[in-house]
Amino acid sequence: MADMKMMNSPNPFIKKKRPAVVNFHQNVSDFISPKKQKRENMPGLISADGSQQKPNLVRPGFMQDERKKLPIFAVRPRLVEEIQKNDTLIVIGETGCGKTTQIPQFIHESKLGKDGIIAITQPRRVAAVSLSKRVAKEMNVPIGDTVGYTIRFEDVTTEKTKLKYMTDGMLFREALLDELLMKYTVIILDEAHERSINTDVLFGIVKKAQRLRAENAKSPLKVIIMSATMDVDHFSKYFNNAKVLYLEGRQYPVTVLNAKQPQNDYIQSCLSTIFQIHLDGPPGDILVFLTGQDEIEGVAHTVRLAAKECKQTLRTLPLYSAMPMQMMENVFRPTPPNERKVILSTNVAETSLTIPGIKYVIDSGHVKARVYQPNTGLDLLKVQKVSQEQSWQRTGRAGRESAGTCYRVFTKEQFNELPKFTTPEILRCNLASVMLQLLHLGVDAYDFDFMDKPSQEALDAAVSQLKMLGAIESQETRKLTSLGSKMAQFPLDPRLSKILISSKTYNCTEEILTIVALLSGESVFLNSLNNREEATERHKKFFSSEGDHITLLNVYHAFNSFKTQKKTCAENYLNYRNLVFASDVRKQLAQICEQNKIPLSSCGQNTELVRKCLISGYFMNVAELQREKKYILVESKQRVRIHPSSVLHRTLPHYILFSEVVHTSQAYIRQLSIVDPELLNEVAPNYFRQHRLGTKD
Ligand SMILES: Nc1ncnc2c1ncn2[C@@H]1O[C@H](COP(=O)(O)OP(=O)(O)OP(=O)(O)O)[C@@H](O)[C@H]1O
Repeated sequence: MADMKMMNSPNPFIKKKRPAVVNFHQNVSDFISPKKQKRENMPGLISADGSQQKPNLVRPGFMQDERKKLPIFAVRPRLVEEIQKNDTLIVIGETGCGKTTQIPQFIHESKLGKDGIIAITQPRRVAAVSLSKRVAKEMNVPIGDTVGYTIRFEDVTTEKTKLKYMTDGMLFREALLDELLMKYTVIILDEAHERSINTDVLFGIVKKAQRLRAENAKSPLKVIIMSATMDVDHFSKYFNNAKVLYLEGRQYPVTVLNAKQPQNDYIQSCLSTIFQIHLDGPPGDILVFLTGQDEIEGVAHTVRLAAKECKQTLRTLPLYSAMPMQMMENVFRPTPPNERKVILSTNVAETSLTIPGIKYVIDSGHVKARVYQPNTGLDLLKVQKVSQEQSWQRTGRAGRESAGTCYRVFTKEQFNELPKFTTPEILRCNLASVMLQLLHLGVDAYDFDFMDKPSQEALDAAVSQLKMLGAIESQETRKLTSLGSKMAQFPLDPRLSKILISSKTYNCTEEILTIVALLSGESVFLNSLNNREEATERHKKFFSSEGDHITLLNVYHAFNSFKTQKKTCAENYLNYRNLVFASDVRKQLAQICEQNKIPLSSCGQNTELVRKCLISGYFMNVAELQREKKYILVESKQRVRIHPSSVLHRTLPHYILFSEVVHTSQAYIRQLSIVDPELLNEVAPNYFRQHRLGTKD
């Protein structure tokens, strides 16, 4: 039975309830396997063995019975009472205890938020969508009716919607239109520990809205901050010493197993653990946490090859944020009887999600995180070790429908050495985008009430970037120009919105829409280690000597001409999913262009205009660049050379670096930056070796 305590907890997490941690060897034969057990009947709608009823055949009351089994249900009256009494509440409770699905329903059922909408924010789209669908099922209403969701480029809500699951980015954008967020009576900031830039900014926005609305005394706003692993004292202090509710208890236990010795290669360790479970473990699906799309595709390839040798089918499903939503939903499908699925995921599945059937979690202990380099102005994606809270969140993806096991491919000692909390994104990323949005809201980031204030250096760098893009009048006044106000309309990096707006002048909006949409996702080229040569050969027909952007255009045009898109993409080593994602994004961006009176004109074959537009989109003022002497321009990963833009070529003695070139072939334009060549060896030593690029022309 769950027990609820109210306290200003000195402990950041709910330690008392952590499962015992057992050591395991990484060698295949040397596991301490979880106790053999018969697969339990899954309480959810869909079980991993597919043997249960389909959602539309659920017997009446089934979901309500399931709800009542959740630990949180036992403390419902007390929770409702506390929500009623307190305008701000911090709720910390075990993963899977029912915070995200139940608390909004409790509020709705008790008519606490009846005069408006209850918003529940999530750091990621996939969570917002899957949670809203789950809650709609529990309430037995169609999605979009009483329960809906809003994510970037997709709004599934109606006037009837009372429970709205949304990404924090979307609530932030709504605040741009109404800083008091009047349509909401309750705002639940879920997974607050994630501390994404948007979440941190929302903390300040919501806190201010609450204060202003309290002054009116007419329409108070309730704010609930939730997580399983947050630094409660820090949060409580920021939210004016808000009361902390401490929920104990989880529905099913999770056994945590650590590697006995440090592992040299976490990918190898994950692979051997997958097959150890598959060959010897009781039924149940596996969720593996890896770092990025390339790594996942590589591991998926290896797993598929090795799985051919196994008697029982092992379905391999990748999961990463750049996948189109429909494809992400594949991971939620029940696994056919006598099969097992393994989901290879980035940290997109780390919080919030319940993936039906998951009994085993494998934590590689690594994550790819954005890290800002103040000396270069770059955000780099770096593989690094997770924090303890991330690791506990990963553990919490098991034990949601039945008892589970989490394999950590690192030792207990290594775990203890991990930082307890993740550094908030706001302290490690480029702030230009958030600063632009705040200015649009009439707020100067220098005066903003951040929970953890970014450094002066990082704020100054953002201002200087916005000035360079022409979004603000001067670095001193930081007043938005009309261009800046327009840029803030687009849910894009400011550099990309600038390019889109500039495309009107060059009559190439159709082409730029395609390029920007493709740059908003992950690479459209498939390049796994095993087929690199063949893939490169197939890709040649798309390459343009005019650069990667035109190459991308060629790919997109070809994609649209394919009769059987999925099959032809596979034949050409193109990533079908990423192309579908890009075409969705493109449609949404086209709508925003139309709303902003940017006609959808095309320059046809005149790609020179596209290139000019891209360059002008980055720099208002070439003189700005000329003042700098040591810049490097790298055109693409495929061809390392000075960008052919005549303006830049002639005026600049050196180069400019498109920073993310080191990561993906076409993502560089997202992160255009100017870099001292000497820093390049630090940023991309392998890249240099590979291309024999000197530090000077
Ligand atoms: N899509 C789903 N399919 C099956 N069961 C689900 C689903 N979503 C939720 N559940 C059930 O409801 C429980 C509570 O989920 P919920 O997301 O509310 O927990 P939570 O406390 O918010 O967890 P977390 O801190 O991990 O976000 C899960 O443990 C699981 O048993």
